[in-house]
Amino acid sequence: MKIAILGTGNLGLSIAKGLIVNNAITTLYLTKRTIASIESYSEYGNVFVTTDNRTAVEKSDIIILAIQPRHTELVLNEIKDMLTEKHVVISTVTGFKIPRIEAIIGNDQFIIRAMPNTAISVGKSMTCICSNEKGKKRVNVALAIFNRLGNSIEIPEEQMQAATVICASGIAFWMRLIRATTQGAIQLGFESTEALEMSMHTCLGAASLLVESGNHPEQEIDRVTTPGGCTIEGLNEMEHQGLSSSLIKGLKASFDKINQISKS
Ligand SMILES: NC(=O)C1=CN([C@@H]2O[C@H](COP(=O)(O)OP(=O)(O)OC[C@H]3O[C@@H](n4cnc5c(N)ncnc54)[C@H](O)[C@@H]3O)[C@@H](O)[C@H]2O)C=CC1
Ligand SMILES: O=C(O)[C@@H]1CCC=N1
Repeated sequence: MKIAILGTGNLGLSIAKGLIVNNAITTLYLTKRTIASIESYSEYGNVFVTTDNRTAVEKSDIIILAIQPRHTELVLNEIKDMLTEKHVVISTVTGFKIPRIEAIIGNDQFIIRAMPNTAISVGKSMTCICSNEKGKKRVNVALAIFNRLGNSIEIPEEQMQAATVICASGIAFWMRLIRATTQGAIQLGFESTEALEMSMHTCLGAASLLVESGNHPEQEIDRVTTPGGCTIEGLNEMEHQGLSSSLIKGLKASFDKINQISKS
């Protein structure tokens, strides 16, 4: 695949790493306004680093937009006359809806919106995608790309904001839970490196149990909670302190904020 990433910042670079590590490219163009910090990527075979978005589009078939929402109109205007039938435009820009993209580049383009997360750099992103009418014919191409870099599902565009909170912001939320567990483990006497290893691998194990068994979390909790034992004691105390409630309220606050940002 000939892929261009326009805007190689935090997310763009994570996608680039995932594509390179997973051997998912024929050529890869990476663009950024100032390229010093990503120049070393041109040492990989078939990876080209440039400030020139138009050349990147010309040389590629799949165009991944990973720029901030406030720069998106400018970049779409810059590249719109370069787009042909070979191109698929995949936008990861938060809150920049398909009708807004179509208003700039036209509705006769293959347009996909994708919401990956930074775990794409290690091939473990949960990515949600949707498309415009014409883009429906290229959804399978997008799913194929993102399935090589983790898991992906197609959802209606109306759910993209919620998916951003759960999957993209979700990385930060889970990191905080892992950090809190690490702090708890240190308080219980473990060295910080041991505490982190124990926390993250237990988290990975919990997620893997669900992925591989298809079970509901409560089924797995039932297997761990010995009646009158320490697990249910800890769980109930966490719930008395509002664990589930604070998580749900945080997700709702994040969702309200994303809706507010997308309106402005
Ligand atoms: N960071 C994350 O976990 C996620 C971010 N997103 C979305 O992805 C987009 C990018 O986010 P980040 O990577 O965090 O932002 P960032 O600010 O780290 O990266 C944006 C990059 O675009 C470059 N840029 C700006 N104007 C440009 C232009 N005219 N031509 C080429 N490059 C240009 C900047 O130099 C910067 O490196 C945002 O719209 C964000 O909402 C979506 C999912 C997850
Ligand atoms: O925090 C944000 O607004 C963006 C969207 C999801 C991840 N980063």
